[in-house]
Amino acid sequence: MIIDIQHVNWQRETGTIINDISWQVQPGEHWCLLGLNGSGKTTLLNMINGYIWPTTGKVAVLGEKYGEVDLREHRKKIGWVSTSLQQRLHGRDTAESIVLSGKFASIGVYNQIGEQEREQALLLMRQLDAEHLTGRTYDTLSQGERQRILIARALMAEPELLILDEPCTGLDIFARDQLLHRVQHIATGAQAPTLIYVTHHIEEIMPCFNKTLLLRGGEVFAAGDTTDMLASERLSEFFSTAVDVRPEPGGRYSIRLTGQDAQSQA
Ligand SMILES: Nc1ncnc2c1ncn2[C@@H]1O[C@H](COP(=O)(O)OP(=O)(O)OP(=O)(O)O)[C@@H](O)[C@H]1O
Repeated sequence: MIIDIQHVNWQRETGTIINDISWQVQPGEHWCLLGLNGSGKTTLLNMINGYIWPTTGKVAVLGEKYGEVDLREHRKKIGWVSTSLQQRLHGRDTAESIVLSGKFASIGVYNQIGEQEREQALLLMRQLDAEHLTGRTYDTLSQGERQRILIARALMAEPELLILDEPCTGLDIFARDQLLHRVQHIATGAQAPTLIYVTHHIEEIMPCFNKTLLLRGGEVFAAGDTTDMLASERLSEFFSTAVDVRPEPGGRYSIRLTGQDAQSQA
């Protein structure tokens, strides 16, 4: 099993942040994690990466039980692309050196970078439409270009699990679409890692995400096949407001508010 979370709780002085979450991810599945602000998505990802520990319950990722595994080694098998990662990078580094640095996480020694790794980095940049960014410093890249570089960086370590945490934040509709098609390409390629895609936006759910977890108030509202999870009736209940979800050509979805909120905004 890729992820096996059993009856996990996370208690803070302010209250219960994660309440009895169980979630299993099997090989061959790609999951979308959907939830509004404050629903517990980041907290759950922090648990999957072993940065926070559940108050009760069990977490196992890629077959390793947390509490029994060396997390620093284990994390090398997990790629995590998030906005907090962006803030930790050096703006003066070139695009290709940032991609290459993804390998350090995996081998830990700078001078083991050789021609093979450089070729691998360039190949990944090509796959992410970012080859032309070679030589450019990170701080001169657009948000869409940065995201593609960060995904290439994560893939450099050949992770078994790749978590994309709201990768389309700040992208215009064209850059967003381009990135989403790259994600679809990664998910359907040979030896693809298992993907977890975190978002608030139904329109971003690509056809590769065959499973969806709906998270609300620190609890699993529902989990299962994406087609079932995105039914209008279920999502209306999830958002506590009437929505109309429609399948669009290309296996994607659109959503429209039809309830009270829509009327009050009119
Ligand atoms: N260390 C902490 N101590 C107390 N409360 C916390 C802590 N970390 C998170 N929370 C609270 O837990 C809830 C869930 O937070 P989390 O960041 O997991 O949500 P999220 O779904 O990722 O939200 P967003 O979409 O806004 O990023 C929030 O109400 C947050 O304020």
